[in-house]
Amino acid sequence: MVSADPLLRSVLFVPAANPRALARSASLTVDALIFDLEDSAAEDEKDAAREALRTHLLTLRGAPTGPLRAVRINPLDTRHGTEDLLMARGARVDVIVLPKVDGPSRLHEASRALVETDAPAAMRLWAMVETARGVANVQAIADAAPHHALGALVAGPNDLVAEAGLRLSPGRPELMPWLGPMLVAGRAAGIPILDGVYNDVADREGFAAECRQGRALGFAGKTLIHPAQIEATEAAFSPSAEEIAEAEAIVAGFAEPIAAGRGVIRIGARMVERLHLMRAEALLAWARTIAQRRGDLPS
Ligand SMILES: CC(C)(COP(=O)(O)OP(=O)(O)OC[C@H]1O[C@@H](n2cnc3c(N)ncnc32)[C@H](O)[C@@H]1OP(=O)(O)O)[C@@H](O)C(=O)NCCC(=O)NCCSC(=O)C[C@H](O)C(=O)O
Ligand SMILES: [Mg+2]
Repeated sequence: MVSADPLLRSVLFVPAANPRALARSASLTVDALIFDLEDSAAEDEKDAAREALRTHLLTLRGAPTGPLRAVRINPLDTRHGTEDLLMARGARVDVIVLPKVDGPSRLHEASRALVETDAPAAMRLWAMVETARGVANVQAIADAAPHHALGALVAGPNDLVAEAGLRLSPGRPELMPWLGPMLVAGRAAGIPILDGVYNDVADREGFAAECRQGRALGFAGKTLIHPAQIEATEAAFSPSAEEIAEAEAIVAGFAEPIAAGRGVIRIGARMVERLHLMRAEALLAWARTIAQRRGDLPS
């Protein structure tokens, strides 16, 4: 049976400087939480946000299940970066998210700091690609394999739009040249790529359309800024009943005695190759993981 990658459909940024959001995050059903110490905390709030997050993470410690826990730290060349990293490492979070990664040296630097502090080898780094230089170097970033392996690339459209001077129109075509290199580099390196945030929390339709577009482009999931965005994200980044039925038909087609040893078969009017079989098996494994998460199937 094909095994599925961990679910990263819905990945919510939680501003650590906001005590209510921090408290609220503990009751949310979401695939991953990124506790943010970077852009959502003003300079004067950063020390207090780090301490509040330290306390919050300690209360969560030992909880056997729940969302993946990540902390977005400040850049390591700022006054706060190393303190943030040490706090996240001490709280044994699953992932440290590095903002504004503009080349592989940023990953090596963070990985070295984790090794020096004996961080668990399972701790992962995620790299935010949100600068022009980061986009230009994204294949080298994705291929960098430091001790604490790169677990995902995360798009940062707000910084990209600002740096590139883009004026986005519906469907964000202006952003595609910036997202394309990340998608290619992530796939080539076998790393999931997470789509960027959608800033208008009241625009449900526009948000749902961007989620569908993100999935069609090959993102594994989407980063979010508000709990109201979780449901639509999970709907868009989960296989539909139609996709599951189609995958089951492909698996059944190749299981027929007549298909034994054949590379290609016909199902209805369509040619189906073994590469489609592999894709169908992966989709069914993914659907099973989602059903287990919902409690519809035993794990
Ligand atoms: C966008 C917000 C500022 C809106 O805040 P607010 O108006 O207070 O929201 P609501 O009143 O609708 O909130 C309802 C309840 O939900 C809780 N809440 C809201 N947002 C979150 C959250 N992100 N995580 C957890 N809980 C949340 C509220 O506390 C309310 O609950 P209660 O208090 O019990 O009533 C706000 O949503 C927000 O700050 N969002 C996150 C902002 C953030 O983290 N930004 C940084 C990451 S995005 C980024 O940097 C992208 C990237 O780097 C790039 O360049 O693109
Ligand atoms: Mg940013």
